Amino acid sequence: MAASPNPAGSLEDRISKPNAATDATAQSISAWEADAAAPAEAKDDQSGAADAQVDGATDAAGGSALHEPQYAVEVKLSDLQADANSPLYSIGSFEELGINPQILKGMYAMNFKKPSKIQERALPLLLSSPPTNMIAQSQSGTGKTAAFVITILSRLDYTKPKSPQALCLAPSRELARQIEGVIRSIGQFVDGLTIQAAVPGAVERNAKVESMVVVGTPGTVLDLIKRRQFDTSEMKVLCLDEADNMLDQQGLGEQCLRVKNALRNVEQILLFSATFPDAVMRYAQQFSPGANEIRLKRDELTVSGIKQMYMDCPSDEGKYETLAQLYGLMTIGSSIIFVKTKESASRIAARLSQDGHKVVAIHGGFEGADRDGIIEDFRQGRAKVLITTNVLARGIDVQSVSMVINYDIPMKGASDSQPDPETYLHRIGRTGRFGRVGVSISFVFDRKSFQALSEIAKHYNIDLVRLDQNDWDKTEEIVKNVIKSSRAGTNLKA
Ligand SMILES: Nc1ncnc2c1ncn2[C@@H]1O[C@H](COP(=O)(O)OP(=O)(O)OP(=O)(O)O)[C@@H](O)[C@H]1O
Repeated sequence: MAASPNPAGSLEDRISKPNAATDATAQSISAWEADAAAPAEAKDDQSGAADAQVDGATDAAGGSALHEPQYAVEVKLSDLQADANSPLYSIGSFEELGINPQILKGMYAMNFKKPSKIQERALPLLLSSPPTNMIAQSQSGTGKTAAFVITILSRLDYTKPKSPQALCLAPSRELARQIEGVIRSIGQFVDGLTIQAAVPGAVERNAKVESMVVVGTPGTVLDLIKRRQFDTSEMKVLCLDEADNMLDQQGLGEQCLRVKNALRNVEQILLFSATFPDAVMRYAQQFSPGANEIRLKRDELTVSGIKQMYMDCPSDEGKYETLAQLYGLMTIGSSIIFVKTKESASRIAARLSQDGHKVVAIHGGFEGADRDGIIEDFRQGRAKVLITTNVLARGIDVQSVSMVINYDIPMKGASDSQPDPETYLHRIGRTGRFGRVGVSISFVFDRKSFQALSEIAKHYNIDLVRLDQNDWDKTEEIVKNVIKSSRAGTNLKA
């Protein structure tokens, strides 16, 4: 790959007064490479799961390994689950958690051998009697879904197959459908289980919702309740996945509250997310009163298997050129490109296609049925590069995703004035799932984008590796080394 000149000079040159986090990021390639060169045992608490994958062959610390980071070709899940610093760590087994044998059978069929930390900590509290509310936080890709799905399946009265008894809400139709799939998989040996989705277009007008478990998006569920298609009188469990987003977002929060108020007999309210900013947490505690809480500190939130990098692009337009140059690396595994608006998602997808690259796009402007088809193509590997907006930033679990690109740095607040660290974390969390490794590359091009990314790095106390626009060979090598081990990670060995 040819070197790309950066006529405007590096971003540091163009920013007169970089802040402290900027300085840290500028130096961090060597810091990261040194980390890759160190023996796994010597690493600090933050190193966790993925660093255990660093190849022992790099024990010539400080030698050529600095320039040639190497990775083990095989990720051993059992090693990760035995590492007390890993979010996948557990001491016990699923059997010891008192899970019903039919549910256990489904989990073993999914090749779940041992619980992750959140599963081991949350399940005894979730399954105890009488039912108690729960607010649970755990890093992206660490198995929160199974924790609430096992709870839901354990609470149902199987003599009432037509009575809706558990409702799970998610912020997007894709995530709701995904959760529905996980319930079907974990519940595949549970006799009499009935499940249905309540996303736009899934329930015909005038048809009744008559399944024990309902998974949906808040607007559709509220409509169904209002139109008396959905009887909630027997509803016992309410679960909000991506709860901080659901309770915080304008519109969604109001809808969730109205759904909750319609569930007169609910016994257990479960709120799950990788992030719970303080302001939302206070509201969450009112929404789920008296809840047991499992929380993380801010510097525990990032997953060490995700190698976080950034590229200093010459201009806003120059981001496209950089993206096109990265295309070859994107298709080694699967990749997701996050952009700010629906329009730019469509525009960039069209331009990449015109330039001969195969990409698909999903955003809120597409019809539901089209969205279902595209995400399925992406899950099955028929499409390897997906361009999307924040609509898919959360929850989507596609294990082959080895690269996430933040084409636009996530921003929030009136007129996008503030960096959005939570959305950043969820976006990059689409890779590095359950002990796998992956790469995130964030594009910056001006003072605002650079400072926003620097603030996000500071927020999580992380270093970002700078990839050099002017040295594509090196960039390619660094990224390939991670992705190669990520591909091995798609065949996790227990
Ligand atoms: N105990 C387990 N053993 C092996 N794999 C597991 C286990 N629990 C969950 N998984 C797998 O890990 C992946 C990530 O799980 P899940 O989607 O529940 O993550 P999450 O914590 O909800 O992440 P996010 O915050 O991004 O939504 C899934 O592919 C799931 O099948």
